[in-house]
Amino acid sequence: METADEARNQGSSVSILEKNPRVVFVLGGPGSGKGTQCTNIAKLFGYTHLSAGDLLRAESESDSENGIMIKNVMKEGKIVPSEVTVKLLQQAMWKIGKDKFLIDGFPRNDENRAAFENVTGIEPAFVLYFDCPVEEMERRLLNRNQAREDDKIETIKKRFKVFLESNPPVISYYSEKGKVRKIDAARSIDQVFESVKTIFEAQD
Ligand SMILES: Nc1ncnc2c1ncn2[C@@H]1O[C@H](COP(=O)(O)OP(=O)(O)O)[C@@H](O)[C@H]1O
Ligand SMILES: Nc1ccn([C@@H]2O[C@H](COP(=O)(O)OP(=O)(O)O)[C@@H](O)[C@H]2O)c(=O)n1
Repeated sequence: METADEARNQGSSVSILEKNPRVVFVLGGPGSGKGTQCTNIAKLFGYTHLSAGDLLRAESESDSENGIMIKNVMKEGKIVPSEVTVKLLQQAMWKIGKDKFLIDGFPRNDENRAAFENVTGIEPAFVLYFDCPVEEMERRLLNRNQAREDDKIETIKKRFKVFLESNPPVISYYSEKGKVRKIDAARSIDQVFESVKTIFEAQD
């Protein structure tokens, strides 16, 4: 995987990263409402929404050499190796060429976080963290109706376990930097968005 310096030396494809785009990471457990809120934030505040999970699902459906590996990891509710996910995010940022990104569902663990920083050289402006009890997230996922293979109860349980183990180090890291904006995500979509708006209005 290329570092920011190697990529810079290779010229044009990296131009978006030379502009140092503004990045907001959007975190929270499976079903906490990240995707739902990102759609609204993107519309109101002019961000481009990049979902790490959507990029991985698209890659798993392609003929890519990593397709089968990604499918198997997702089916187990585990985390895909960072080099794969960071490359997909970086490529998407280059291709889209905008300067404000919401990165949804990433970094999922400390390895994700360090890899993104090393490869892109980008620090997030802040981290939005949707805090929601597991029972509520489970109810939402079981009703999501997107025919996702990982929204079955066995995989949902595995995803919660991975989330509860892997997310705290990421939150601690950014808390120490004063970058975490925690939101009570157990409320209605509109109530959560009111809190989200207050944060973006103060930060933008
Ligand atoms: N605040 C909320 N209250 C009730 N249901 C919600 C809320 N936010 C999202 N949902 C629903 O819960 C499910 C999971 O939301 P989603 O945005 O896909 O979560 P995530 O991206 O964090 O996995 C979806 O069916 C969505 O419509
Ligand atoms: N940074 C990421 C994000 C998602 N994923 C994988 O993609 C799955 C779905 O993630 P998602 O963000 O689309 O959905 P939720 O689990 O948040 O509902 C995760 O359970 C992981 O298997 C990953 O490996 N690494």
